[in-house]
Amino acid sequence: MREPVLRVEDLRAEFRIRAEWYPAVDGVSFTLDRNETLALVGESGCGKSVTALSIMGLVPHPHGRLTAGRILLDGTNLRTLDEAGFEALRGDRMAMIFQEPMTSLNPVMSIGAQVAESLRIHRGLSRADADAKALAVLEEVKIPSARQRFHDYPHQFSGGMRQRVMIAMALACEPTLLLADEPTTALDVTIQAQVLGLLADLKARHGMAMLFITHNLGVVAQIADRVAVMYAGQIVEEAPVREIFTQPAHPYTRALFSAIPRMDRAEQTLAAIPGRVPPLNDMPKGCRFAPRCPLRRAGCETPQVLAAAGPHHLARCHIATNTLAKELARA
Ligand SMILES: Nc1ncnc2c1ncn2[C@@H]1O[C@H](COP(=O)(O)OP(=O)(O)OP(=O)(O)O)[C@@H](O)[C@H]1O
Repeated sequence: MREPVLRVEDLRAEFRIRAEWYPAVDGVSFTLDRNETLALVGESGCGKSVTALSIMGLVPHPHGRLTAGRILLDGTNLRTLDEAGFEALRGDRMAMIFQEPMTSLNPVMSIGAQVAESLRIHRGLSRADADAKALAVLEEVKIPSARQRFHDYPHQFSGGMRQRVMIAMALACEPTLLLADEPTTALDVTIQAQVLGLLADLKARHGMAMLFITHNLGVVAQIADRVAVMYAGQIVEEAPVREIFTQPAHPYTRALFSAIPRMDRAEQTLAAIPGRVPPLNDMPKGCRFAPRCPLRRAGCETPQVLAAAGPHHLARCHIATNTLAKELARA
């Protein structure tokens, strides 16, 4: 069998709160194949962004650190890299896009020069060749009149167009892995749909693997092949996208996905669940969702493991994965 593009095994990322270290990502494992999109969903503070930042080597020092696990990108264990090693990979074999494009764009550099810069650094292209390729990439992400606008600055573009420029920068060197952290959240629904369509198209054309963090169920439905649901630093469920919508196994997923369907799917966000995500320094000893779980019962006071809830389906809940699954389905 072919090795996946990305294999994350038992990842643990911690932050220091006063003198103590606490895990924000605690034993996270998943794989991503070529031309596959895994959506990472969950409430705010569950560890989605820290998972992506860990892969990119961007967990902030000195109060953040990785303490366990392996992150294999095309077989290279990223945990063995120093900062120079990460700098060589970022923007080349892996790239990340964010909700706010200005976090990636330089306000005092023309958009053409920014896209070309990455090609000169990572591909060693001459200025002329880099400019030509940069223009082709800006056209590929459908910047209208890209040639005329090549020397324009980011502030001269709309939010949606800036997002496209950021995508162009991320994709210039044709990375095998794209990490996307809520890249369409700030856009209006029509522009969001266009950017998602563009990302899906580019992914298929370049065979990229994509990790897509979102709060939006419409976005999940539109872009994901598989979905991993995070809660309190752990993956609590993972399944093909269809099964997450039709047969969610974990009570947390069931609660999150219980928003009433609306005509305008792009507006659907995760449902609000009573109670709060536990803070890093006060995690429940057993199932981390138990204090908020309507189905809590004997057995929930012990730590839960990810177990099969179907052929390609994992859930971290003894109720969902044992003989009571049928009862859960009826609840
Ligand atoms: N730089 C940091 N210093 C200390 N704690 C942090 C830092 N970054 C994240 N955390 C903590 O790590 C946990 C996971 O945060 P993370 O940003 O990954 O959540 P998230 O699921 O991406 O949330 P959101 O959807 O709001 O982006 C949270 O408890 C958060 O407070």
